[in-house]
Amino acid sequence: MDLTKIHEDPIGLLLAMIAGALVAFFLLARKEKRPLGPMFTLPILGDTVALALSEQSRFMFSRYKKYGSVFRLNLLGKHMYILSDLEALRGPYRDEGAIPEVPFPTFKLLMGDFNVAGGGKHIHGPWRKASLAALGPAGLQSMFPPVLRVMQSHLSEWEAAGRVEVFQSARRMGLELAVDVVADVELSPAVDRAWFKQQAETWLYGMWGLPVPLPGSALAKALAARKVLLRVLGQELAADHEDYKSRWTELGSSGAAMADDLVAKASAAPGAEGAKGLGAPRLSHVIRLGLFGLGATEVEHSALAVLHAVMASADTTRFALFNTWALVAQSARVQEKLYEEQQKVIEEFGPELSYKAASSMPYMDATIKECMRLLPASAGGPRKLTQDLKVGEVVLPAGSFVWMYSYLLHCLDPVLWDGDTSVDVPAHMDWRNNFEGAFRPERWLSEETKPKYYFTFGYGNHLCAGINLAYLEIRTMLALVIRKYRLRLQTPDMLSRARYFPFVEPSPGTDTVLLEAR
Ligand code: HEM
Repeated sequence: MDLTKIHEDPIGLLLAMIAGALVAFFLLARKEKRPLGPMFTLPILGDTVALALSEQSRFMFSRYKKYGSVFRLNLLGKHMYILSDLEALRGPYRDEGAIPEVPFPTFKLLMGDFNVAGGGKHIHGPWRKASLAALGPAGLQSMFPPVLRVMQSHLSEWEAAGRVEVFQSARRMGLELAVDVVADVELSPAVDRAWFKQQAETWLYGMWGLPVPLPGSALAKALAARKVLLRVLGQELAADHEDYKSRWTELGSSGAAMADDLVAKASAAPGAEGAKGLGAPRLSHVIRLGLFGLGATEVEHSALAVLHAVMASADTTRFALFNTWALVAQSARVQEKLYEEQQKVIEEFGPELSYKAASSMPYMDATIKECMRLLPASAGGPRKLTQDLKVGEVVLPAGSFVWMYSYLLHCLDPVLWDGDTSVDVPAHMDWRNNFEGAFRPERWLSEETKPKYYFTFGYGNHLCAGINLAYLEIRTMLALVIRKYRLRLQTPDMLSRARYFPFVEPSPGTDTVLLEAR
């Protein structure tokens, strides 16, 4: 076997890992006492393979049944404690005795070693305040026209083909929304925008490869793309960076003062459709604030802030778009109800889809939440304990990682789950065997039936700042399509054949959605 080419040979790599694992097993097996999970898992792969092959809800629920409300997994080479005891989780997710940290080395290699979310109140506080301003109603209103443009251009392509390869389309849409709307990247004519997006896509894709930058691997390509992107952005942003930095210095290098300044200046400027006093700060300026707060004030850091904005929004949005399509395309019933609602919206607001119209669709909102409950676009973010955490009889030591895993919590929803542990997965999460019963947007429309656990966008102090933008994007896409078409999966069991970790990925050739004109 040629070891220099092992990254091109997944079977060889797997065999090498198994060999390594067996050696490790004999060395470690006798030392290990009974942990809160299987005694032994393969290095790097750990429980990752099992999780990828099973649905995440099913897998997590089976471990919950076996080990209870705290159990350990080895994900991508890291030990993680999956916790479902909400009382115990409350502290860590409010930054008490824990900080947000992504433990996967790939993430740090691609994003840089800057933990703004875990930087403490004085850094995270102003950054979050300004982020919420950028992504609040004024920001959303000004982002709506470019969101609509992106969606309409995709719809035109789909209409011409009469079908959508929805997994690939969602990937392109997520990237375009991230670059053109969220990070709002301005490039001079000397830089080819399509080339820039291609580089950004290569960089993003590295996140999902093996965490070893072997030559030719996804990670090695991503690191090369990162270098190029930072160089180009550094040149493009040079003047803007100098202005920002001198204002930062004038304000005494204070994150709080800079956040107030960004918000005040933006709210005095004209906002969407020229409305005075409705402006919102630019998200890339806001994200930059976090890095400046950590002392990263060079032009390359301003460039990196743009990449951070892309990372926060591209793949998350992509998975949300795909998962929503996948579920809605399976339900003629939900599509009819969405269509009826669109007829009412057109009656009230006219045929053009406006921001106001897009904000007046309760059944659509319920549908999106239901999709994100049943098939979350994110499992949530882990926390690193800075002090011991007691969970029932178990004490998790400082330094451990704990994770409030959305899929599992959604299984255990006190409104929807009757406590039955004899099943493989609770009925309200079982889209495979109980689609009609599990996928019910209506449950969000009444206080009695409304789910209590909904953690796709996180929880506590770091709840997703972009949640309303994500909803707006999905709403816009669905409204445009549902008004004109019925959707049908060409491969009805696309989801059953998919891979599930780290995200839902259909088998090649199964992701076609057919558009049938109304
Ligand atoms: C459907 C799409 C999205 C999903 C599922 C999602 C999910 C999440 C989750 C789970 C967190 C919490 C992470 C943690 O607790 O460690 C988070 C945080 C965050 N998200 Fe999103 N996100 C989405 C879209 C977006 C978009 C479009 C933006 C726009 C920039 C965004 C910006 C952020 C920011 C800034 C934070 C950090 C908040 C903080 O630490 O205070 N997200 N997101």
